[in-house]
Amino acid sequence: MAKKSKALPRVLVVDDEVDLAELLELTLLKMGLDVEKAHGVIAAKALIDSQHFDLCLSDMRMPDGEGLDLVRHIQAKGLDLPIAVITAYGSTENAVAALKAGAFDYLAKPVALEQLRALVKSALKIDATPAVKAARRDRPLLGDSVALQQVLVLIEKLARNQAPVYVTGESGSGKERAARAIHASSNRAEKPFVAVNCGAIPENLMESEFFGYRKGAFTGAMDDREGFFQAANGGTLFLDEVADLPLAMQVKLLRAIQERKVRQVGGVNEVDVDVRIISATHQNLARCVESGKFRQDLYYRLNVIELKMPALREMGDDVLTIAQFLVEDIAARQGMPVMKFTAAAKKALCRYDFPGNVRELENILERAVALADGTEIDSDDLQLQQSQCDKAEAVAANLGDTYPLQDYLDRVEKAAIVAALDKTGFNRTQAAKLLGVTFRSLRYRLERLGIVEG
Ligand SMILES: Nc1ncnc2c1ncn2[C@@H]1O[C@H](COP(=O)(O)OP(=O)(O)OP(=O)(O)O)[C@@H](O)[C@H]1O
Repeated sequence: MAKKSKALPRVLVVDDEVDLAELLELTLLKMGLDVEKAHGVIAAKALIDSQHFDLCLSDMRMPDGEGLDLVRHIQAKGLDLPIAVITAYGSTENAVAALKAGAFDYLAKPVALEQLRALVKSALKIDATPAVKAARRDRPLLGDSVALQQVLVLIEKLARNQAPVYVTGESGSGKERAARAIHASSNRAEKPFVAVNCGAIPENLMESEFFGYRKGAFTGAMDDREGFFQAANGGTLFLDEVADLPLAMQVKLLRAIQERKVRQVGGVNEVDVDVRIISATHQNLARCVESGKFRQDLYYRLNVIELKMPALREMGDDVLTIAQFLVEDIAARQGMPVMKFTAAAKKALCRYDFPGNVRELENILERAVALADGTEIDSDDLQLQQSQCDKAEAVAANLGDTYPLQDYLDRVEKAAIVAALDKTGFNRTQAAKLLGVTFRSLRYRLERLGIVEG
């Protein structure tokens, strides 16, 4: 793994379980630390003997030895290197043996990331130093939730191969950001990342935009021009809103992907192109295939591996973590002190649905910073639209218990009818209109619910 800045604390992760080692690595990288991995005791000893580390995290049982050997090795050499071991669930005796041998702490499997972070912070005596914060900011996607962790693990894996990736998720959930992250971690990183919004190109220009054209190919083609494929050669072509491609263009795209060749409009020869395709859409592409709007063969070509971006509302407390980073960014850009959130603002953020996901959060915070008085952002500054879920809760709260269901529904119905009657001065014809029911139906309901003119 490439070394980051020398100023960052270095952690050695020793684990033969590749998935766990990766999860630990990602968590530590997210904390802004520099990470080295060893997949066994022998390799770990060699690294410890030849390089400087500030912390070692080691699994207990590995094919070529025990984590305990490493603890003893470090003690025997008198190194100033704190080591913690990771023990199998329920094996307390192992943990005790490691602590006796000199380990400063242990973690039991399955590893709880919150616990891991606390352990690392206390071992390294760090709590978000400026270097750590800067490194965090550089991370491709912010968030500590399990959903986002899984995305980060998959991104790292996808970066190591060349397969087409199909990124799904709601609008503003970070699909393009994830695509850029795959590219940036891949061996294509030095080559271009070309993002194309397939929905924004007029149909008659599509072919020339994608494949380029030769001088004189059509009126206005004054010079030879490359298309997206040639521009992305050696790198990654990101096809955003791929469901918006017209069928005729889908055929041409499929051919270019299969043959790895393109021909410029007006050109004679085909040229080789080497691009990795990442596509995305917020639509349901499988359904587009069913309805005949999208070619099945292209769908299979693009959808080799799916990366699903979680919606912000599925990311738990991440909304607060991301919000905090965003206000810090805004403050840095505007050269002003960082604003804090009041408790009410935090609560409002956690309860809101965010149909527009992180993009919406960015907009909300830009506005809130501009509106807020003093140094705090309050819930009013956020100007959140009350969500459907909140509205139902508000009705329920005003009307007491929500069960038995029939009682609850009767109370809701009664409240709506009384409100309509109030509004119309008890004119039942107008109230029925307002409620969208017939006069007869309203009369029946008034009787059933025992509503009489008060
Ligand atoms: N986890 C995240 N951490 C930090 N920023 C994020 C995260 N997810 C999304 N963003 C930011 O939110 C904005 C929208 O992200 P992006 O453009 O990648 O979304 P998208 O899913 O491609 O949207 P669309 O479907 O509308 O094209 C960007 O400014 C991006 O940097």
